[in-house]
Amino acid sequence: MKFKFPLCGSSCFSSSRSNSKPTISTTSPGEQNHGNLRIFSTQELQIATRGFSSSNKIGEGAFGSVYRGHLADGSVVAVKVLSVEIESMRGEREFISELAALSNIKHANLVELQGCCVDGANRYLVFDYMENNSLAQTLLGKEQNRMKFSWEARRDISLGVARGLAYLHEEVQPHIVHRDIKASNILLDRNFAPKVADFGLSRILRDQASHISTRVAGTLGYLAPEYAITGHLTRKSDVYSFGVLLLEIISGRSVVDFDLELGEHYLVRKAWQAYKSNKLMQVVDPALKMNFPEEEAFRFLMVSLLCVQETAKLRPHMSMAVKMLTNETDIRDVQISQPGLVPNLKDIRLPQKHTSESTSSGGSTIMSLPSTTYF
Ligand SMILES: Nc1ncnc2c1ncn2[C@@H]1O[C@H](COP(=O)(O)OP(=O)(O)OP(=O)(O)O)[C@@H](O)[C@H]1O
Repeated sequence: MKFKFPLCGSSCFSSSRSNSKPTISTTSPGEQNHGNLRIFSTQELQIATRGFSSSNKIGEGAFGSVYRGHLADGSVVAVKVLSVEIESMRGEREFISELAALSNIKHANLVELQGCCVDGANRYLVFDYMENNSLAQTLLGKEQNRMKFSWEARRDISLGVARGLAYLHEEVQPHIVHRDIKASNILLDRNFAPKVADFGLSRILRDQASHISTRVAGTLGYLAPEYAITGHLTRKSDVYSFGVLLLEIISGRSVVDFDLELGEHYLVRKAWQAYKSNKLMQVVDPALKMNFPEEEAFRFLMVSLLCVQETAKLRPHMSMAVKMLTNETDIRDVQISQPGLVPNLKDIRLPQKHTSESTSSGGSTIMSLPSTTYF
C-alpha cells in the first residue's frame, strides 16, 4: 500500500512568545490536525535536556546541535536545536505542516520525528532517541568508539537501510529523495537495528550560504557524479550514495581516507580495481577474519558496485537492490560498468554562495547546486 505524504497541509499553528507555550489556532477543526506531530513547549524541552546542558549534548550537525532529553512520560528523545537562521526557513505554518507530514512517515528503518517546537526565532525538532549512535561513530569512527560488527550485523544493517530507502523512494507519495545518505545519518537503536535519519529535512531547512561548503565537503565521497556536476538530483543519486555506504559497511573503512597508503584513498576506486582483477573479496573488512559466508559477501559487493555505476540509469531501484541483496533476484549474469569515481577531492571548487531551491516534482528533484570541477 502506498503512503500518502501530503506536501502542504493547511494546518494552522501559532506560538505565544510571552509564555513560550505554543497554541494551536481553533479557527477550523480541520486546520488543527498535525497528525502524529507533537507540539512541544520550550519549557518542556528545557526540562528534558536539563537546560540544553553540555552533558546532554550528543552531537553537532550542519543544522545545529543535538541533545539527549528525558520527557516527563519517561521516554528518551533526541532534540535537534536548529541553528539555521529563521529567514532561511519556511514560514511557521508551512514548517509545521511539512513536519506533520514527515511525522506520519513510519517504517522500521526510519528515525521517527516525534514533534517540534517553535518559539519565536528558535526552532527545535524532537526525534526518537537512538541508543547506539551512528555508523560513522561505531563502525568507522575513532578506535575508542568502534564496536565489533559481525558479518550478520553488517548484513542486517545493510538490508535495513536498503528497505528504509526503498520505502521513501517507492511507497511514500510523492516520493522522497533523501539527498544525504551517509554513515552519520544511519543511526542504530538499542538492538542495533538501523534507522535512516534526516529524511525530508533538507527540503524544509533551506541551507544557509555560510555552512553549505562544509556540508557538501563532508559528504563529497557519497555524491553521485551527475548530482555533483549538474545538481540534478533523482532517486538514483541516493542509490549511488547507498552503494558507497554498502561498500563502507562491508569493508569497515570510510569512502575517502587519506591516512591509508596511496592507491587506497578512495574506496570506490579500490573496489572497482579489485573487481577488474578478480580480487573483489579483498575489499571485505580484514577485521572479520574470513568469518563470513563468501557467496553472500560477494553478492553484497556486486550490488554495491551496481549501485555506484557512473550511468544513473544502470543503477538499480532500491526495491531491486533489496531483492538482489536477499538473493530473490539473481545477479550472477549482471554486467557491471565503470563506477562514478572521485579521483581528486582537492580539485573540487566548492561554492562560496549557495541558494538551495529544491523542488520535488514528478520523477526528479532539481537543486541549484553550482557545477563543480570533478574529474
Ligand atoms: N535521533 C538520534 N538519536 C541519537 N543520536 C542522534 C540522533 N540524531 C542525531 N544524533 C547524534 O547527533 C549527531 C549529529 O546529528 P545531525 O543529524 O545533526 O548531523 P550529522 O548527520 O552528523 O551531520 P549532517 O548535519 O552534516 O548531516 C549524529 O551524528 C548522532 O551522533
